[in-house]
Parts: sequence; C-alpha cells; structure tokens
Amino acid sequence: MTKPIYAPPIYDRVALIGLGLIASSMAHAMKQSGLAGEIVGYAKTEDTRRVAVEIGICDRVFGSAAEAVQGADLVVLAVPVGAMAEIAAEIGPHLSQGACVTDVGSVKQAVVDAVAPHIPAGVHFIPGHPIAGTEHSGPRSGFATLFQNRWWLLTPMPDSDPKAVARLRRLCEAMGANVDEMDVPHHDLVLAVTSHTPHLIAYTMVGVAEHMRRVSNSEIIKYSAGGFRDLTRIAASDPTMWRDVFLTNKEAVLDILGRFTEELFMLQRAIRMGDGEQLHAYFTRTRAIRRGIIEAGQDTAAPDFGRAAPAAKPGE
Ligand SMILES: NC(=O)C1=CN([C@@H]2O[C@H](COP(=O)(O)OP(=O)(O)OC[C@H]3O[C@@H](n4cnc5c(N)ncnc54)[C@H](O)[C@@H]3O)[C@@H](O)[C@H]2O)C=CC1
Ligand SMILES: O=C(O)C(=O)Cc1ccc(O)cc1
Repeated sequence: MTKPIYAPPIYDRVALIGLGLIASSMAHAMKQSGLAGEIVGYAKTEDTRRVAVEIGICDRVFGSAAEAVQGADLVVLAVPVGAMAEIAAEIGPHLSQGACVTDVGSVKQAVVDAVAPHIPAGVHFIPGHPIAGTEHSGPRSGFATLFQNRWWLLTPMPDSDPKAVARLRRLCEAMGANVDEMDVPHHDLVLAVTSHTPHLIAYTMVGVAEHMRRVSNSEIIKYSAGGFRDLTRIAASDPTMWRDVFLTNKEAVLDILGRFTEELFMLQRAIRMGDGEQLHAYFTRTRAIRRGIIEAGQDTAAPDFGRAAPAAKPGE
C-alpha cells in the first residue's frame, strides 16, 4: 500500500473571522489535507462558537476578532461585505508582522476600501473571492469539497508581495480551486454579470410569483417546474449577504441591469410581434453559452452541493 505523503502545513495558524458557509468549508478542506497547523475562529454569537468547536472546524474560538488574529499567519475575513470595515478596524492593531490578510467577499472594491486603510505596514493584504457557494449559511453548512474545481479569484494590491500571493494561491489550489488573478474593478464588473444580477433576477421572479394572488402559494409549490425551482434555490440565499452585495457593487449591477432590461424589452417585442425567428436565433446563441460552460468543466451544479450539505439551523 502506498503511504500518504504528508506535506507541511502552508500556514501555521489560520484565523477565520466569521464562521459561516465559506469559513467552515475552508476549515473542512484545510483539515482534510493538513494545510493549517491550527485553525482558530471568531464568531459573534456564543452558539456559533460552540458549534464550531463541536463539529471540529476550529481548534480554538474567541469572543473577539482582535483576540482571534493574534499570532495568526493567515487571517481570513469571511463576514458579509458590509461588516468588513468594522472587523478590519478592530483587528488592525493586533495583526502579526508578516501575516497575510485575505477575505472571501463577493465584491472587491468595497472590501479594499473598507479593509486596506486598517492594514499596518509589514502585513500583506490580498483580497480574494471563491466563486463557489450555496444558498445555505452558518457553520454547519460547510463541506470540504465546496471549492473543488471552482475558481478562486485573487485581486492582489499593486504593491502585494509576490511571495505572499504565491503562498495564498498554493492554499487555494490545495483546497481544490483553480486560481486566477484579476484587477479589482474588472472583478466587480464580471461578477455583476455572472452572479450578482442573476441573483437579483431570481429574487425578482420569485417575488413576482409571490405577488400573483391569482396563483395560490400551494400551486406555486405543487407545479413549480425546473426553471422556477432553480430560481427559488437562488432566491433562498442569505438576505444580509446579498443586501450588502447590491449596496456595494451598485454601479456595475445597475449597468448590467440596464442592459438586461433592454434585452428583455427586445424579447418582449419579439413575442408581441410573433417573431419566432428572432426568438429562435436568440435562444440558439444562449444555448451555445451553456454548452461552453459545460465543455469548460465548470458545471459543478450548486444544488447538489446544497443537498450534500446539511442545512444550517436557524440563527447559526
Ligand atoms: N454564500 C456564498 O455562496 C458565498 C459567499 N461569499 C462571501 O463570503 C462571505 C461570507 O459568506 P457566507 O460564509 O456565505 O456567510 P454566512 O452567513 O454563512 O456566515 C457569515 C458569518 O459572519 C458573521 N457575521 C455577520 N455579520 C457580522 C458582523 N457584523 N460582525 C461579525 N461577524 C458577523 C455571521 O454571524 C456568520 O458567522 C460574504 O462576504 C459573502 O459575500 C463568497 C462566495 C460564495
Ligand atoms: O449558490 C449559487 O448558485 C451561487 O451562485 C454561489 C455563490 C454566491 C456568491 C458568490 O460570490 C459566489 C458564489
């Protein structure tokens, strides 16, 4: 039998700030492959801290972020984007020299603006974003394979130390992700197209169904066909997280939403005019995009991840 090869951990002590879906998935992935010497955590509530120790995602937990980051060589900010500034201000004076601070926020410019001013000289700040998730939240919703074959975008600062970036890249890759580097404004525009506006459309469509009093709620559940069902999964995503995404990536989302509305009006007109040729040509182009995603091996459907993971208990 071949012996497993144990590589040394990439970081000696990782501090996870916020212990929800992404932090707990990172913890599971790091534990599984021995990527961190020790994992410590901070969560706002006593209940979440207790769960984190109970399910083994943290070796130690702290009641303040300031305490949790002390002595850590990697600090991961895994809270909603709107909470980053407050956390960064709290941890800034307690960061160790040479440590790396990263985050997993879905928007990057707002995080850079919120966090960078609080990072002292001698500490590396390398923002990041795993393009992987589910509609679940809380410490129990995480699982080790979440990042497998998914993109993890890093948006290093212009003066980021290449060695610190390479080390963080190594961690993301060891958790199964493919890593790309991108500049911050480009990240926010790309994600507005691929993630943020689609979520808004899902929220809207489910809202429309809810407002249609002619169709009772029981009928919506009973007859929900594939398309609507998929949208309800997305529309079940965490309200705080998504409120923050739309408030902080406002310009890019409004830009894409404007384009979306123009296309929608164009399709609406084609339907009214009975222009089947235009509808067929349009749907043929969109089908090619879907096939391209599958050929690129990027269709690791989130609904399966959701089913694989136990749902979080309320309040976690
Ligand atoms: N859920 C997803 O699918 C993905 C989320 N992200 C990003 O990851 C980050 C974390 O998201 P999840 O892990 O999904 O969230 P989650 O809701 O599962 O966990 C968030 C954690 O932050 C804590 N928290 C919230 N507000 C706080 C505050 N003011 N101070 C201290 N702690 C606070 C919560 O108590 C919880 O422990 C967000 O910035 C989100 O944009 C990135 C990729 C995917
Ligand atoms: O659940 C899904 O389908 C997602 O789209 C997950 C997701 C949510 C937010 C992100 O910033 C990245 C990925």
